[in-house]
Amino acid sequence: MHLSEPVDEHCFVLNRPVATQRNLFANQRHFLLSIRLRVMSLDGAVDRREDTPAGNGLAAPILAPAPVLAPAPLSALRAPVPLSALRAPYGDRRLRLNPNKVHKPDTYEDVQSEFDPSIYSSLERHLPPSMLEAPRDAKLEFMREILARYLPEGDRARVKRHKEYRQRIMSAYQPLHKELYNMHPLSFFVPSFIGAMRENTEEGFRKIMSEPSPGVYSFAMLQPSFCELLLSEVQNFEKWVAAAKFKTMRPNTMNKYGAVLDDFGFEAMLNKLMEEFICPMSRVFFPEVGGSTLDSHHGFVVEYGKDKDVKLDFHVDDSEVTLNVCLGKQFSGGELFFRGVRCDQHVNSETQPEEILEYSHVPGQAILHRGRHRHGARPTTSGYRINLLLWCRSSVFREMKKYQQDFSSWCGECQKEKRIRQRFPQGNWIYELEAIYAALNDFHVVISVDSALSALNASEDILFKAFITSKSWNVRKIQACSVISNFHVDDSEVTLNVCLGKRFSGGELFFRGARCDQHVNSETQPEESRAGMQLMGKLKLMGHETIDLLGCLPN
Ligand SMILES: O=C(O)CCC(=O)C(=O)O
Ligand SMILES: [Fe+2]
Repeated sequence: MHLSEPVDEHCFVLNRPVATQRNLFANQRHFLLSIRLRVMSLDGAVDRREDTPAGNGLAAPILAPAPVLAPAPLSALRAPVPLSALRAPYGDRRLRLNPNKVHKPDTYEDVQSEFDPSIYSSLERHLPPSMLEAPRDAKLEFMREILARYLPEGDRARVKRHKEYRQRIMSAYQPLHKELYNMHPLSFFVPSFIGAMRENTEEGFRKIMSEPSPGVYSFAMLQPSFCELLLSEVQNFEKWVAAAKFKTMRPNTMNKYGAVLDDFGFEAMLNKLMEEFICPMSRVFFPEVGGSTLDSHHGFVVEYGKDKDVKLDFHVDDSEVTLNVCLGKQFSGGELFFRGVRCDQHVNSETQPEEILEYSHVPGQAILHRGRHRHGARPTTSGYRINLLLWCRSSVFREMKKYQQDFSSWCGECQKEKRIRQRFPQGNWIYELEAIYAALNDFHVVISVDSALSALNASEDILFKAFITSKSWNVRKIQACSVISNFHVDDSEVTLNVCLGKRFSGGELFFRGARCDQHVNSETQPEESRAGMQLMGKLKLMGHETIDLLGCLPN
């Protein structure tokens, strides 16, 4: 392992091209969950309506403010109630938050729909009591109407197309190694991995793992014979694709070479892999990103080498937890590089030195990391490298994430911000500055938190200068004035200087006119002499395109 410079590139979000079958199912669970959450606020709203005698008598609920910011779900609730609903004989049209556990739902296996039939059976338990015993068709129509409101037309068509695409492959492709399509742990995995799984404790997992950087786990996983068989199956599939002139989908938005294993029969096996082998580990190591509620996956292989992809740019995965196992063959280069975990908002924030990791792939060896752990792959400089990727997702985590803003349990940048907030609780000058910056929206100010902290420790004075600059310059600097600041110019185009207290006397600023580098020591004209008082909370914005000479008198 060697350390290298932090990556300055833009960090991409790596996506699979379309919803997969399994993902379709997860999406549907996701709908159910979001519907549950919406029903929660709906129930709340209606409770309140009962408190208010002046109800409007319509079935459409009055909306209570959501407990958390959730604009999308609320607007979905505001969707007009379909006319047929108002006409329906069942007066109470509200889904129930808690399922009726004693009710035995109908089966919907024969129903042709973009939704999995089990969704209808599961949703039936949430129907209003007056509907539970209604004819199946009435319940079906009611549930269809509800579900349709949550699945945009475009998504529906896309999911349907993808289902058909898979069916076309599966009806024509003849697998070479049928034994790979069902889970056989003893022939797939190395004994140490099986032992750790049997033990199923954190201690047991750690015995077979190394953690070269926080949140990146590496361990021996696949038997060489399994890797070989899988490689030959993939090759067989690619041969069939070429012979049949079948146009296959890319594994994701960035890899052009490789294949989606879920599309040619591996879905059930990979799902077992996720549920029985990845989830036990992610429950222990990644609980804060849905590691214990993984419920869908995207499984594929990526291929690098001559005439294939060479490298993979800096990105985050569309997954909560990613398993990446090298299958072979022989190659040099292709190292993974990691640069810290980030939430959506901070995906392009700076890397801290301790977040840098370079990892060299070894066939059979797995890497397990959070999907939001920023990473990329260096060029494969000779030979061919093929890796198995399993992006594991949690629909519960994704839904919950919509209602949160602070991800300091896993985002490195949120953690950093939280540390600062704890350090400066109330009346925090950083907040004040942030408010001011927000007002000055022509400017972009980034405070280097560490230097601010050391400045605060180092000085009894609480006079800070924030150096601000336009967006493109991106200068990060904040300084503390010492007891006396000599006559000087700032290393900034525009300086914002806010007095934050505490009690003091003196400390006036003095100004002596703006100067370019060449004339910095030239004489001051009388009209250029200005003095400024330091008043707490007073904001001064000095200079505009020019620089004011300024200094600070002794206290
Ligand atoms: O090439 C690799 O090992 C990395 C692949 C990867 O990061 C991905 O497909 O998400
Ligand atoms: Fe990735």
